[in-house]
Amino acid sequence: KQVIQVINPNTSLAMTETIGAAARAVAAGNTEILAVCPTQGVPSIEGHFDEAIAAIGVLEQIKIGREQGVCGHVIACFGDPGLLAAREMAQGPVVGIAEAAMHMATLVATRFSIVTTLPRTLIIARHLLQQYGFEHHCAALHAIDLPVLALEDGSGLAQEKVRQRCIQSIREDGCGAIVLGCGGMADLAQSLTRELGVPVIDGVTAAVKMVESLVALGLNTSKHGDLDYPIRKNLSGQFERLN
Ligand SMILES: O=C(O)C[C@H]1NC(=O)NC1=O
Repeated sequence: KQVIQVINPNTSLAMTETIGAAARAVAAGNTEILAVCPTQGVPSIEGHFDEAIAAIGVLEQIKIGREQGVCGHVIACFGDPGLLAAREMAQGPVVGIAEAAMHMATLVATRFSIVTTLPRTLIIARHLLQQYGFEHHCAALHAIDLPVLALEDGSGLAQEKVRQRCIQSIREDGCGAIVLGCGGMADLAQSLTRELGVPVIDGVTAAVKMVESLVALGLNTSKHGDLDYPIRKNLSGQFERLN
């Protein structure tokens, strides 16, 4: 069996469960999913400050996963926090859920819209569109204006707001697909795709299949150039465990 480490960069155990279950639902028969989150950090990631904190936890988990011999890693937060730093540390492929969902969307539609949680995190998605070269593929970005952990409060309110936003986006944006902009929405994609008749794409499941593909093709993270392992230094204090 090959093991794919799926890292929820926030410390919410409920969301880690949601993410792990979605990943397991699509994993190949020979793939085992190891769903983890940092032991310390931020309970939800809703801005640049949260992303900076979460990135350290991602790197710690990458190190642990590598020591455990996982074949690849998924960063299951829509900001892809710490992605390039994680790629320096990792031997296997590292795929962020935003880039995975965006890539998949471009394969089934000429334009996609993004539906995420808080309006203030839209800028993070915009920056990723620029970084990954998908600006011209994105028709619109929307936020349901609820916090990330509203997805885990059991009320179903956030899920219904995502559904309504998707319906409106399909009607108004001229997009052919929707990208769900939060790891906590991973369990909504398949039912929304069926109900709306339009590809609604979740990055957790997309990233799991992309890591499986990369592994099957024998493609590890390139160590030629800027994603080579980090230059060895004496990391001190709280960073000692990253040595
Ligand atoms: O930016 C967001 O809304 C979603 C992002 N935050 C988080 O804690 N997990 C995520 O996927």
